Formats: sequence, C-alpha cells, structure tokens
Amino acid sequence: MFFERPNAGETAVLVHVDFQDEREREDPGEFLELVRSAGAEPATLLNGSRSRPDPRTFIGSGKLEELRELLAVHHAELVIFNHGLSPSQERNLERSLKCRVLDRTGLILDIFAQRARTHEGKLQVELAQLEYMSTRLVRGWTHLERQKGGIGLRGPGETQLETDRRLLRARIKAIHKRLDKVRSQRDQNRRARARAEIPSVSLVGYTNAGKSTLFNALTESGVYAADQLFATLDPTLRRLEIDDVGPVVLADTVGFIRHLPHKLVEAFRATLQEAAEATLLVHVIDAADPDRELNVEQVEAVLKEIGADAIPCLRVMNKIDLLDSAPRIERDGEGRPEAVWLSAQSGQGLELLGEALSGCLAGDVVDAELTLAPAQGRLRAALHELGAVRQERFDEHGQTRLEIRLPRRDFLQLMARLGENADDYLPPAQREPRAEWEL
Ligand SMILES: Nc1nc2c(ncn2[C@@H]2O[C@H](COP(=O)(O)OP(=O)(O)OP(=O)(O)O)[C@@H](O)[C@H]2O)c(=O)[nH]1
Ligand SMILES: [Mg+2]
Repeated sequence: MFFERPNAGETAVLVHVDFQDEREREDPGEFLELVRSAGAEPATLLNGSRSRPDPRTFIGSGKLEELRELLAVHHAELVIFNHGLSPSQERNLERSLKCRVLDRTGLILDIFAQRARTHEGKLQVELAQLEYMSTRLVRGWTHLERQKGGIGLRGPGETQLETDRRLLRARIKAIHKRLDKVRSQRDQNRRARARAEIPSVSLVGYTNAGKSTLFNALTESGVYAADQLFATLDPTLRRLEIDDVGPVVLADTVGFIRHLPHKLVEAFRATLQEAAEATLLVHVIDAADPDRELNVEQVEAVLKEIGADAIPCLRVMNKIDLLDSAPRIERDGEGRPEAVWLSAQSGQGLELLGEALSGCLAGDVVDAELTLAPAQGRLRAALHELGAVRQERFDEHGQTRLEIRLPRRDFLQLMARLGENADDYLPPAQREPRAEWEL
C-alpha cells in the first residue's frame, strides 16, 4: 500500500562500492540480477571504493557529483544502492539528488513483494515493508508524504507526520493480528500432517538455484502423482507419492541471498518454519554457478539460524545441462544418498532424485511384513494401536501376517518397551545401522 516500488521499466542508476572489509563486500553481478528482478532498467553502474561509508551520504562528495551527472545524462529518476543505507543517508541523498533512492534492503523487499504468492507471504512482506518504512518516517521528504492521499486522512490538529505514524501503527497491528490467525491455522495443519506421519520434504537453496523448477518438475512428472489435498492450504505445498515411501508433502521455500537483512530473515522465519520442521531438506544448488561454494555456505548459515541444521539434507546439484555432466547419485560410506546431479529443466536425472528421496526417507519408516505367533498378541495390539497395520492375514499355521508401516523411531521404541529385538522382525534391507539422527 504505502510502499514505493520501482515502476516496471523505470530507469535506474546503480551504485556499487567496493569495501576492503570482506564482510561488507557485495557482488556487482548479483546486484544487476536483483535490479532486473525488481523490474527496473539499469542505465549504468557507478563504481566506487572506500574504506568505510560516508556517514552523511554513504558515498563521498566527488562521487555524489558524478552520480548527479549520470542521472541527468540517462534521464533516470531512481538511484539504487547495492548496500544498506541508514534512513538519514537515504534522506540526505534524496534531498541532494532530488530523486528517489532505494537501498539494498528496499530492493530485496520489493522483489519479495512481487514474489509473494501466498496470503501469509504477502502479509509478511507488507509487515517487513511497513517496519522498514517506519524507521524512515521522519520529518522531511519521506516516501509516505509523497504518497499521501491528503483529504480525509488528516485528523483534527494533527500534522501529516502524526497521521502517517498513526496509520502505519494501525496497519502494522492489523497485519500482526491477521498473521497470527494464518499461522495458527498453519501450525494446526502441520500438526495434523505430523499426526498422520506424512514425511515432509522442503526444498531450500540460494535464490535462482532452481527450487521452483524442480518443485514443478516433481509435482507434474508422471512418476509422482500430485494430489490436491493440501492445495488450498498453501500453493507452495504439494503432496507427492514416492516409491516405497508413500505420500510425502513437498514444500517450495523462499530463496536465500547473501546479506539478507536481519529484519527480513525475521519476517520469513515463519515461512521457513516449514523447512525447520521438515523430515528431510533438499538443498538445491546451481552447480553451474561459479559462486556455488559461497552460496552453499550462505544457505547453511541461514539453515543454522532457523534451527534446521540438524535435519538430514540431500543435495541436488542442479543445472547439469550447463556443465555437460552426467546425472548421478553420490552416496556416503554407508550407501546413504548425499547428492544427486540432475537438471530440473531438462529432466535428466529426475528419476534418480526419486530414488534418492526414497533412499533417504524409506530409512525413516519401517515398511515390513511381520509374522507373529498367536502368543504375540501384545505386539499385535500395540501395532494396531499405533495405526501401523496396513493389512492383516492369518495363515494356515495360525500365525498372523501383518503388513506394517510406521516411523522407525516409533517401531524401535515399541520393541524396546516390549523387550523385543527389532532386528528379529525386520527384513535384512531394513536392518542396516542407522545414522544417529534417526535413533
Ligand atoms: N539451464 C538450466 N536452467 C535451470 C535449471 N533449473 C532451473 N533453471 C533456471 O534457473 C532460473 C531460476 O529457477 P527457479 O526455479 O525460479 O529458481 P528458484 O531457486 O526457485 O529461485 P527463487 O525462487 O528466486 O529462490 C530459471 O530461469 C530457470 O529456468 C536447469 O536444470 N538447467
Ligand atoms: Mg522459487
């Protein structure tokens, strides 16, 4: 609503400063991608280099003059910085240049706003935008004042600034309330899925790695039957059937990016909650990106931040069509799939991913036929109680044959409780030593 976006095709002059400090450094190539994603038309890039930002205008006075000239030459009305600006730097720049100035946070917020598809995502972005704006809402030429409707907005005896502040606070409060409602609904859905013991798989990864392409390929390909069950819940959640595993819920998530402003990480924590509570993470990596290792580190840092670093993770090395490498699965010493090389776009290796997923998930679930003697009524009853029995037959020797499926952890707990040895009941394939996280 209040927030100003670059209009589609709006001509912008870009400013990028190289800092000596490694931690401050941003990538100009990625900056261009971000600007294009926002829909602005980059006219030219002004490069600078400083040891630290100028406290008043971020860049020095010489660069500021250069910037002024570039704006005139290119008839641009927008300046975008590849860095975070303080509200006062942004204001000083706007006053001095007489044009709009957007910083890196504002730019990323804008892209998020364009991308948000779900009701919750949209609310989150709007909240982050409003909070970002409220730090910039000071007397002077603010974004909000330039957009004010005027008539009808001004209360008696209030300055425009007070009116703006009041509107902003009311809006923020309203969004919080709506978000609480959406979230409790989603928590309920997640709990229902957990009760139904449906494993959940979250696609995570650096922005542009190909998560959504993979998501679509998986949910549309003939191998996996997309189900509409959760379609109303959130368009980025789908049910898939995976061989030997059964139904799983697949989630697409928001892409990660370097120097994601902390406020934004905060805003998206709830969306990423889906990833934080997944049974398995699929980390999608653009294998053809020269910065691939850096991006992987970034994603792992965010996963740690949201408390998802202990969840088992399968890597997808995507875009092998650009590398001319063959699809394959990489496994660890115990034969557990670690990485799958594929192309989400061409479909090469997609079936290997299906295999790897069932390798990762099937281990999590005990899927077996047990043969029980009549004396083992307690075990039989307990399995029924857990809802683990899929089929039951009696053979001619008076034995019961039970087809069961349940999480391995539950099975092991049950067997321990009854003083039974789980391996006595399981087929050899399901007996192999389990990784620590499963026990
Ligand atoms: N060559 C090639 N391009 C791919 C492949 N997979 C995805 N892409 C392209 O990579 C770009 C990004 O793909 P997306 O699926 O939108 O990536 P994403 O990870 O969902 O990105 P965000 O939602 O921004 O985080 C698109 O232009 C895709 O067409 C692939 O296997 N090969
Ligand atoms: Mg995506």
